[in-house]
Amino acid sequence: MLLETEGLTKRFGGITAVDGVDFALETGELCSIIGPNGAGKTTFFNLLTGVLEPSDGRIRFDPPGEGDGERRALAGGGSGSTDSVLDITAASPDETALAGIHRSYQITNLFPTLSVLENVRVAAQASRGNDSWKLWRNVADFEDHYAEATRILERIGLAEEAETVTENLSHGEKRSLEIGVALAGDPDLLLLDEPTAGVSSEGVDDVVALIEDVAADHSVMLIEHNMEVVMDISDRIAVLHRGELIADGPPEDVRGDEAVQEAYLGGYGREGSEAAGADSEGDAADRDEDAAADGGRRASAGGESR
Ligand SMILES: Nc1ncnc2c1ncn2[C@@H]1O[C@H](COP(=O)(O)OP(=O)(O)OP(=O)(O)O)[C@@H](O)[C@H]1O
Repeated sequence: MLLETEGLTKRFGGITAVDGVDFALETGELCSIIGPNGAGKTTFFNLLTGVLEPSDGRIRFDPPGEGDGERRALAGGGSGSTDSVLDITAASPDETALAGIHRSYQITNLFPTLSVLENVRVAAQASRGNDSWKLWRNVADFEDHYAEATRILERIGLAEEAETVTENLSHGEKRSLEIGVALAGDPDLLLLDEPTAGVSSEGVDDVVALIEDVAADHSVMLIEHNMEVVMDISDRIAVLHRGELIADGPPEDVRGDEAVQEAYLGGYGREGSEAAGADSEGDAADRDEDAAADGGRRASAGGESR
């Protein structure tokens, strides 16, 4: 077990956005979180990364690797921890990042006027703990971060754009760079919040290929509305509906689950039926590169809207 939640709950006034979720992720899994708009997916990610504090329940994280003592200490792994397992229920975003959980955001979260390389280098520097912020310049560290950033740009297919000012990238390239920035934190668990949102159909293929590549050596949780993508690349799918986990299993089981069909898929993947609830190729092709994340993506998922 890499990550586990027990009775995880978040209430906003009268709304229970995440409602008693028991969830576990094994190391190496790629698990997609799906559900209608407002189901609680982003809130779930916000709880796992310390952006929000739960109203109830617990979150435990057990990063692999024996050499993570410093990381654990930095992450404040003392309180409530047993053995190597960290209790990150009340951890801050910095602490969850130091523990090894990194994320990309639904809305681009890059420094637009910095170069592509600088965005990744700064993230690599920031993730190495307090030493990175010493007042004297450590040339060796700088070179390490630079080399690391260069390696990551190669991996995400943006090496040729290293010196490009980030705001000049295409929308799809920005989404890939977001994943690169998250990788610079050397994560054990990567949370990706709608990485294909607003990306053109050709761009989607590149982002999906990158997710698959990254998932080969990381554990990944993915919020995604494009059902073609979800069914294709997930080891497992967890379905949230009104904050509750209504299904959790391999894609073929989830696709056939009556409650999931009712709440979200609206006929998607049923034998003899067209993709009523999911993105079809045609819809995806119609999307403009810079379409605001909303339009096409929201239309791609069945179920209710807010
Ligand atoms: N900070 C907040 N304050 C009040 N209510 C919130 C807050 N954040 C989320 N909510 C509410 O919690 C519920 C779950 O929202 P959340 O954004 O987690 O859903 P989601 O599944 O990620 O939706 P989407 O697919 O549209 O991104 C919604 O009813 C939302 O309005």
